[in-house]
Amino acid sequence: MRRKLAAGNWKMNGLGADLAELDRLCAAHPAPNCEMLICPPATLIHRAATLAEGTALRIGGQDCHAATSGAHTGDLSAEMLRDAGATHVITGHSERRADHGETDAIVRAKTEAAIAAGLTAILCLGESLAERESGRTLDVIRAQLSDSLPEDFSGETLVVAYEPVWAIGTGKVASLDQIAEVHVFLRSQLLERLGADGDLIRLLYGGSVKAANAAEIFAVPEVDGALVGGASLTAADFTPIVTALDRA
Ligand SMILES: O=C[C@H](O)COP(=O)(O)O
Repeated sequence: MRRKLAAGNWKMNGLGADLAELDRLCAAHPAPNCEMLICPPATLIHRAATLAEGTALRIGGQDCHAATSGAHTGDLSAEMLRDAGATHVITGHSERRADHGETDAIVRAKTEAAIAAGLTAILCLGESLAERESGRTLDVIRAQLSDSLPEDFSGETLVVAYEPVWAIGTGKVASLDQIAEVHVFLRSQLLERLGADGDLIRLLYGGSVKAANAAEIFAVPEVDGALVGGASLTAADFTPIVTALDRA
């Protein structure tokens, strides 16, 4: 049985005062059925993790370096994130692939580093609008998955998030059929690679998820939760999404 996951990605948003949102979130969900995660900017991870101690909320990073330490100015290792209190880290988000030229090989190395450090990696993939419009969605997903998956992983150490690039922060949500097609395809690819254990990997949808569409997305086959950007910034917006997942 896969435990559902409501993950929020604050991206480059959030100052110390915004940690009050996490207090509100913890108060609203003292014992959710699903796993509840917020990935704040790195500057807030330690304070967020301290605040979340003893609650159901988990704290994650938004990226990590592939190396454990060294001369990489401005970067953070997976071990550092764990030391700061993170339990998860996002790897391969399309904004990092676009803004920082992260290739599948880099994403794979980062994902391996995350798992080696004891974090659960949330590996993101998804097609661009041009790729979808030219009918290449499943080919792109197949290639991203096989090229960015680490050598060893399990349902404990890896989550896969499908985020069509054209649906991120745009208000355009993939249709339920489009979400179903890719999630069912991802599941089949994981089963092919891992045998029955492929059924243990959680699959998230991400891209303009909000309170108004969460329940219908969570009813789609193989959707085990969501990776939420904008609607995770306040407890008022994220709470109904967590509630919808608890009810799914
Ligand atoms: O990591 C989250 C995704 O990029 C989705 O962002 P969004 O919910 O603001 O579209």
